[in-house]
Amino acid sequence: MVDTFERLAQIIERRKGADPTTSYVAHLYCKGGDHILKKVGEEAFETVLAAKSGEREQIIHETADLWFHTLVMLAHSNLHPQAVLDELERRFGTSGIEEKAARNDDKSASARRQ
Ligand SMILES: N=c1c2ncn([C@@H]3O[C@H](COP(=O)(O)OP(=O)(O)OP(=O)(O)O)[C@@H](O)[C@H]3O)c2ncn1[C@@H]1O[C@H](COP(=O)(O)O)[C@@H](O)[C@H]1O
Repeated sequence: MVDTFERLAQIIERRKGADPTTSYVAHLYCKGGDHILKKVGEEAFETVLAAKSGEREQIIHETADLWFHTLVMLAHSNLHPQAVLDELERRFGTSGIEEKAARNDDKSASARRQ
């Protein structure tokens, strides 16, 4: 699974400076950061609609589009997907409920100091 991200990240990186008339990734880079973010937003919305529809093939297709455009967004931000995978690794064993409570405690302490 991780190997797929790695392969795709390498291809996406190599597309920097490629011909936008023959490469969709290069076309996205040429359109710029705002366009890439717009595509991520659109694909996220389409993924939500697919999940609501409950159609398996649609969910897989739209999630693949979302992950792909997210990888382009990371590359455009000069980030490798490994950084995100490392963050997910770091979170193993930490409940989301506990993490949120710790964040709220930090906010309260900071508000009291001000
Ligand atoms: N995984 C993908 C991938 N997933 C989705 N897409 C493209 O993403 C686009 C999303 O479709 P939309 O209908 O939302 O967008 P659109 O209207 O076609 O495009 P816009 O004008 O709105 O940007 C389609 O053109 C898909 O073909 C992808 N394009 C490329 N890849 C990978 O990237 C590699 C490099 O691609 P190129 O840069 O095109 O060589 C490919 O070999 C693939 O491995």
